[in-house]
Amino acid sequence: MAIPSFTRAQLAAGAPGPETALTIGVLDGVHRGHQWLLGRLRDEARRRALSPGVVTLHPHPVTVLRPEIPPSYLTSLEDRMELIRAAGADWVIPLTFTGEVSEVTAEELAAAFVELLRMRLMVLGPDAAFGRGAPRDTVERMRRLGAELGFEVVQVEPLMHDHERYSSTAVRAALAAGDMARVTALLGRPYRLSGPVVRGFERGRTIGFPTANISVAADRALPALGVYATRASVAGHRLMGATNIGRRPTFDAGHVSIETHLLDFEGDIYGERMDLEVVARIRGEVKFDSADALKAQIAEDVREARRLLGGA
Ligand SMILES: Cc1cc2nc3c(=O)[nH]c(=O)nc-3n(C[C@H](O)[C@H](O)[C@H](O)COP(=O)(O)O)c2cc1C
Ligand SMILES: Nc1ncnc2c1ncn2[C@@H]1O[C@H](COP(=O)(O)OP(=O)(O)OP(=O)(O)O)[C@@H](O)[C@H]1O
Repeated sequence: MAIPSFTRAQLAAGAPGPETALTIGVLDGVHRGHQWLLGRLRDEARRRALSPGVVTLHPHPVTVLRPEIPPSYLTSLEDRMELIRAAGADWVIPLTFTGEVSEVTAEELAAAFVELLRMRLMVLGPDAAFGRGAPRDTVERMRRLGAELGFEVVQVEPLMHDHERYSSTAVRAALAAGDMARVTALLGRPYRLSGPVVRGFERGRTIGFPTANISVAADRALPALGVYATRASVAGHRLMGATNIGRRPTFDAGHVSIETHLLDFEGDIYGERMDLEVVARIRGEVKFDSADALKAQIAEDVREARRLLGGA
């Protein structure tokens, strides 16, 4: 299968100019394992006076090859690209992954990197596998092709956490368990959710705890439903929050919303972008018998959030 013309166009448009060192992968979450790989990429590139960069696949190949699996990203593509740069890449090219692209072999892709990106070094992770069928022997195949086309291959050893490899899968499992300390340890930063502040049903105000609801892309992975201590950045403020990620079973048990009572804050922030860091889980969501019982519990949640966030 020849490389689709839109793929060639994306590579050509993103080519940095100088000779390059690169890695290819999804790198969803840009967790500490990815950060380690990208740090090595930067160091190996510098040693050879090459420009370090990443070709990152989007959407996730799994969602294209198995459409019955709903996408669940740890980072938006925009955040992923920013984090990849922060971890050591000078350039990032998002490569649109389609059924057609899935048919392109690893050799064809690498040859296109040599031709269009002037690749001289490919840095690969411990289980790197890409191209048609993601073959297990991808690294050996790249070494063979590299000898022919004139690029080196460096494979990095895995970065481990408690006898387990750092992985996007491990982050997703910790999120699903609401284990935010583990999520933070695996990512090397707190889990972030961002979006514009949108109007809810405005019941919060009537029970004495107004909430800022954010609208988050439907393909983002969410922590287990429940109540969390959070830090919010919005309209130039950095605030503590008590956030409910849930369906409000006390009232309507509707769609999942992400609503935050901001501590020590009053003001109109509708339409502003809010960034939330989900720091620690407080409890699961409960169906209360009355609005008063819910109100008393939220007051308790706010005290607990303040304590967990170190705010007294
Ligand atoms: C810290 C916090 C904890 C909450 N816990 C629950 C809960 O356990 N059960 C529930 O039904 N709703 C819970 N809620 C959601 C409230 O029901 C919600 O804020 C209220 O319905 C207002 O929503 P609205 O502004 O969309 O009308 C919680 C909200 C906050 C801020
Ligand atoms: N702990 C790690 N140490 C070093 N490199 C890693 C680590 N985890 C992933 N990589 C490398 O990062 C590249 C991108 O991998 P990928 O995005 O599939 O990450 P992953 O976290 O292993 O994902 P998943 O859990 O979904 O398999 C691959 O080359 C992979 O080998």
